[in-house]
Amino acid sequence: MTAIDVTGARTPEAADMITGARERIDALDDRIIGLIQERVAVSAVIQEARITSGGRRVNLSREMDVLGHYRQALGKPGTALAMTLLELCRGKI
Ligand SMILES: O=C(O)C(=O)C[C@]1(C(=O)O)C=C[C@@H](O)C=C1
Repeated sequence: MTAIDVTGARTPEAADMITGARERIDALDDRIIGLIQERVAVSAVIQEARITSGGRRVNLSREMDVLGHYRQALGKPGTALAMTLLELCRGKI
């Protein structure tokens, strides 16, 4: 397949531009995934400390703050993103 086929562009110039931008997106996605893995690890430390102290894994009032933070920054889809992040960090509830 040519670059034009793979990108869906109709000119070589547009295909080159899209190929370069996709490389940047792939690099950004790698960084985002790394940050998510870091968030999962930090969240696990918090949950472990709370459970060891006799508390519960989940803290709903804090989760409301996290959801509000993402919604404020990203709008309604931000809430869905935050819910997915919370599920990654503490499992399904
Ligand atoms: O901040 C906490 O108390 C956490 O446990 C972290 C975290 C999170 O990943 O943001 C995870 C589980 C809790 O229900 C609330 C928030």
